[in-house]
Amino acid sequence: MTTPTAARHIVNFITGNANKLREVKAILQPAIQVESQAVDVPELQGTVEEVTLDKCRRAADIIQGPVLVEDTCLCFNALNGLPGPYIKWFLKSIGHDGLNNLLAAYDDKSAKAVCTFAYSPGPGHEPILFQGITDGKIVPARGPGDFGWDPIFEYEGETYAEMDKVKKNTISHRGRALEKLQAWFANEMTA
Ligand SMILES: O=c1nc[nH]c2c1ncn2[C@H]1C[C@H](O)[C@@H](COP(=O)(O)OP(=O)(O)OP(=O)(O)O)O1
Ligand SMILES: [Mg+2]
Repeated sequence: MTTPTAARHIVNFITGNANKLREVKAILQPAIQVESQAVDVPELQGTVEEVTLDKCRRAADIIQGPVLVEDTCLCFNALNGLPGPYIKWFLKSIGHDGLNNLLAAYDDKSAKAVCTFAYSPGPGHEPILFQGITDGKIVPARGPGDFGWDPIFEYEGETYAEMDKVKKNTISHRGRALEKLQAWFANEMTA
């Protein structure tokens, strides 16, 4: 990854989640400078894409300028993709054990972590989406419990929580989505 010598891009990442912000900075900086405003933007119900597009339009209206937002889903394959965009409320209500119990009736414990970023140049502009997906499986919690459902999402034998943070960022849903965003911004800068 080379840092362009010309004007560097700055993004204003609107999120109420400090862990997301830490990962996004670790992945994007220094090539893309990450500023942030901690606003928990109200979220619509719907598909992942609908939720993220609406969140981005609302954030651009609130901030009155360019914004980057992100919505993270945890999709259980046995449940046709649920809890999906509603994972935050499921996690809050039933915790790691409850999420495991949701799959007790199924042999298939596989899940997808899906991260969808939306970038808007400002109010009235249609946001652009960048999505990354990592396949894994739901397991009883292992590892530090400082970030969401990290302890119950296992990828190649390790939970996200057990994994080295640099490694998580290279294989994670968020890292994969940001690879697409980086490529788009790099192209914008040379255009
Ligand atoms: O890599 C992750 N590893 C573990 N857990 C994660 C991850 N990424 C998000 N999460 C959690 C946070 C929240 O419980 C839910 C997503 O909900 P989501 O609305 O996207 O996040 P949020 O409300 O915390 O922050 P924001 O202000 O950006 O909407 O999954
Ligand atoms: Mg949220």
